[in-house]
Amino acid sequence: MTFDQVDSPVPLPTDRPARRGLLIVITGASGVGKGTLRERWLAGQNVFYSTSWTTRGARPGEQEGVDYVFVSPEVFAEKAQADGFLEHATFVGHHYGTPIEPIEAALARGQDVVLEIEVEGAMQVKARLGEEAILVFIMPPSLTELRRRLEGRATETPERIEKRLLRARDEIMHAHAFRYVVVNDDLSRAVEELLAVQRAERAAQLPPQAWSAEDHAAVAAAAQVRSDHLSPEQLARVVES
Ligand SMILES: Nc1nc2c(ncn2[C@@H]2O[C@H](COP(=O)(O)OP(=O)(O)O)[C@@H](O)[C@H]2O)c(=O)[nH]1
Ligand SMILES: Nc1ncnc2c1ncn2[C@@H]1O[C@H](COP(=O)(O)OP(=O)(O)O)[C@@H](O)[C@H]1O
Repeated sequence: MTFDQVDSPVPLPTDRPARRGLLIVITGASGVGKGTLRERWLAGQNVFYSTSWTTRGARPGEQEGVDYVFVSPEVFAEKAQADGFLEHATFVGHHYGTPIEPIEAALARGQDVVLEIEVEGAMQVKARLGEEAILVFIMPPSLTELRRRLEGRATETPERIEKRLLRARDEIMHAHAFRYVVVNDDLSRAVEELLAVQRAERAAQLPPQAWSAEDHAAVAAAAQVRSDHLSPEQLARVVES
């Protein structure tokens, strides 16, 4: 049997990325270690870290346009009214919001996106994007340890620390609304768990028969930090400790 010479197959569109990026939302009490974890977790990765807008003042060492875009309440309100945020919320007297355009552009080019936002904003993202939003709650080993970290970081007045600890107590009880819960006690282990969650969620975009051995290992490790592994009693123990 001879085969007619076929024209070269139609080239695949090269501008379409192989996959849509993951949208990973990291949430956790103020001072729990989100920033510290994120820096280690994303080191060396080409992940789009969303820079939020906020009306709070910059802390010493924070860079405009890197840590936050620092704006006035009026400018913030204009952006919100123009539906320019994927989500926005008020946290201890200041406004915080995630600009939507950079997120969509990064996802469309296949880049994973990480948001670091509080619980209300995470719930808005979940409501707006459904299962596409991968929500990860970072838990402190105890509120005592959380207080120690907040005091140790020395970025807040004692009054603001108390307000943030009160808010933390309430936020921790929402942990079951998240897909994953990572306890940030041992920093290296928590980073490994975040890497496993990211790899497992990327593997989930493919059929299991396409998974590598590392993918299978990541899926098994990520299953261990799913929020349905956490009992209400375990949550209460963190809040009361
Ligand atoms: N909803 C929402 N929360 C944000 C955003 N950016 C930061 N946050 C959260 O606002 C809270 C206060 O942030 P910040 O003032 O930097 O305090 P920190 O968490 O103690 O470093 C934290 O829980 C942040 O995760 C945002 O764009 N949207
Ligand atoms: N696993 C950990 N063990 C002990 N201290 C930690 C750990 N992770 C973070 N920290 C410390 O806790 C403080 C708050 O961390 P940070 O990343 O600023 O928290 P967040 O971004 O959640 O507000 C910092 O001083 C940081 O060095």
